[in-house]
Amino acid sequence: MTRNDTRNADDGDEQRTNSSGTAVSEPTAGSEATSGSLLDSSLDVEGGSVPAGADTVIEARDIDVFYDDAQALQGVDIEIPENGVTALIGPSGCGKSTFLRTINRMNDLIDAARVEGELRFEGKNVYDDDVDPVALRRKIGMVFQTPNPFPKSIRDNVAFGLDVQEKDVDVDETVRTALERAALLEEVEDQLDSSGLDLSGGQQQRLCIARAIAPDPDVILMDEPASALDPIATSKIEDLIEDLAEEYTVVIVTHNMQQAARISDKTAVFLTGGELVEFDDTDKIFQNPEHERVEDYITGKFG
Ligand SMILES: Nc1ncnc2c1ncn2[C@@H]1O[C@H](COP(=O)(O)OP(=O)(O)OP(=O)(O)O)[C@@H](O)[C@H]1O
Repeated sequence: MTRNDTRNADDGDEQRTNSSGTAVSEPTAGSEATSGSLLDSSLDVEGGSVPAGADTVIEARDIDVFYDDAQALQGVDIEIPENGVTALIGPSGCGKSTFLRTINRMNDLIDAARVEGELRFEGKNVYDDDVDPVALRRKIGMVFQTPNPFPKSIRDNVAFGLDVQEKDVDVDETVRTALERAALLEEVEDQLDSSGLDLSGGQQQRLCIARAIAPDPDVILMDEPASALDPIATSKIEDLIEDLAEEYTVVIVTHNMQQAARISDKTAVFLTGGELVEFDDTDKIFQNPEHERVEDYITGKFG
């Protein structure tokens, strides 16, 4: 079964992408979402949730994505299991980031983007009219390529998503727990009031991971989270991802095939044209893929 839905905090936080597709977060006043529910509470609907298939937390059915008239993804079908790490790999421009953003409706924030098909999260199509994208993004957090802490204290960065939630949440305790889960608490516990911008790049990325996990999501999406980091910081992030995957479902886009092979349990290979060509256990993909095009990509013949 999926993780308990009742523990999610209301971050009241709408994320927007800038022109390069990098997300920034802005507070959104007055979200109607009920904590722990994907449903837009302004719509009077009954249930609407279909039970998820065993152990499948995210299921895409025939997903097409267009940017204006250009098709970026074609007929993507995938069932991502609960917990563990699922890596999305493939050559540049094949639609990995587009697919990641489809999962928590970040593509909604790109005017040119249009999504067709169904994306089920815990059995519910997240594109149904009664789903509140803000509530969805609380349950499906996201970490981006470039660490993007706010110009605020470390504490306020992590607590940012908790500002408008119910009063009985102990913010300090939640911040400490999130920092601990993000393997950062030990390094910053004496400087929680210092600016998040004063941390190193690797620490900033772990701060962003702490911010993403503070509302206690079920899924964490990561778009090349270590590509801007040096090897030591990268190694810490990889260790952290493996730890997080014991408790969360982690879906990671990476250009780095060694990284995918090291840390993921499942690997999805997207190829040019926005097709998901093969999805299987990571060992199988790297040792004995079914498709010749995947083997060519893995062995470096193209891409
Ligand atoms: N905001 C956007 N507006 C218009 N087209 C876009 C946008 N974002 C992506 N695209 C296009 O969609 C296609 C897929 O891009 P996407 O970034 O998803 O691929 P990717 O596999 O993640 O690439 P990379 O590995 O280089 O990051 C590309 O042709 C890209 O130019």
